[in-house]
Amino acid sequence: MTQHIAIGGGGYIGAELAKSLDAKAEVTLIEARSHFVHAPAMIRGVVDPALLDRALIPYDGLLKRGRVVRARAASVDATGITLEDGRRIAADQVVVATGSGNAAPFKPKGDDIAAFRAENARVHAQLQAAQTVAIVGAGAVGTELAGEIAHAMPNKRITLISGQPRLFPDKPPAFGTKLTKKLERAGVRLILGQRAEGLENLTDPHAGSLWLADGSEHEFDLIFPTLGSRANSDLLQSLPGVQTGSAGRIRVDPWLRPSSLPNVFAAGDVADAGDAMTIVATSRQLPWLKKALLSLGKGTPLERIKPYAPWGKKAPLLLPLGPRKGSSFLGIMTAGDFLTRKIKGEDLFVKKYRSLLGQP
Ligand SMILES: Cc1cc2nc3c(=O)[nH]c(=O)nc-3n(C[C@H](O)[C@H](O)[C@H](O)COP(=O)(O)OP(=O)(O)OC[C@H]3O[C@@H](n4cnc5c(N)ncnc54)[C@H](O)[C@@H]3O)c2cc1C
Repeated sequence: MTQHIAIGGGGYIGAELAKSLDAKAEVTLIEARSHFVHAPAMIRGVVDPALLDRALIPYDGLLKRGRVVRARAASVDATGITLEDGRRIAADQVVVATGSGNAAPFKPKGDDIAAFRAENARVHAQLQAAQTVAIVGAGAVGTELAGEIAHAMPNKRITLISGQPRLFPDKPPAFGTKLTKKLERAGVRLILGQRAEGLENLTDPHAGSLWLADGSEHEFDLIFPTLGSRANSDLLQSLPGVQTGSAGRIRVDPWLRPSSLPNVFAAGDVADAGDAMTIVATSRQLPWLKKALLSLGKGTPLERIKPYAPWGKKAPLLLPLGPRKGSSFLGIMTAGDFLTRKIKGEDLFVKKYRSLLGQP
């Protein structure tokens, strides 16, 4: 009997899982957008909008046997997924991989890719016209954005502001220290250990003033809020026993199940499986999920399958500051410009994801 697997959401975990199961099961991937959004390239896309031509990737070449249904999933139960238009996708196992949203122009606000491109063009024009730029939040997105702008537009006065006393406090100190020095050398001013107040909103770049804890007021032509992702967890909220954790993520059991339904799984950013909200995390969840789903298809009870083990502190972090410089934490060591450039900075994995989606 053919095993039918329905996956809601075709981001990093959903698209790659669908492809990896395509030859072995009957897979239906439900995805609301026409194009895969390769998020890491959207940071450089702010200074180089042409990059979006390659980093927004159509879904039509992803699967050979299975199908990608362009629709919004409305609800999930033990026998499949119901779409917003009322259609029903029946399945033996369901995986919810609806991911997360972030500020414009890093991830689309809705499903319309043309609107996302228009938003990117608008922010690019604002950036070109700006002399003073603030980036509020120095996680990976904010720090990379500072590096990209400093590289491509060296005449801007860039300020990177974070409430944390140093960059990446959860990584070995050398990692943050090296990034700080590289950014300062590129002319970026870092204000660390002070929260910025006065953001008009958390989702759109805008002009305005910020107030720091020391009482000082700073005016900027353009302020980018880069304060992190928020999970798209609506699809899971009505399942029995669901618990919501931080950033709207849904807690999962050691077999990546978000509820008491034994055959409904959640993975990627929407699931709080003990990993950070990263593609790096989905790369670890993917082989586990593939194995677990195929074992279930052969009749193995899930409890006999080894539980999922998250990355923990060893999760790598590759942090380019433009196409040439950067630093990386590779689990046991840190690496500098050369490796960061070769692994990520030059191409930002665009070729990898185009190839995954069957595009030249
Ligand atoms: C600017 C930026 C840069 C980043 N760079 C890196 C990086 O370099 N390295 C790294 O490890 N991480 C990076 N991340 C984090 C990374 O993008 C996320 O961890 C990743 O996107 C999570 O993948 P996902 O598959 O869980 O969800 P997503 O990629 O968010 O995909 C979810 C998909 O589900 C679809 N969807 C949602 N709801 C529905 C529904 N109801 N019905 C149908 N479809 C639906 C969406 O349209 C979307 O395509 C970055 C994040 C941002 C914002």
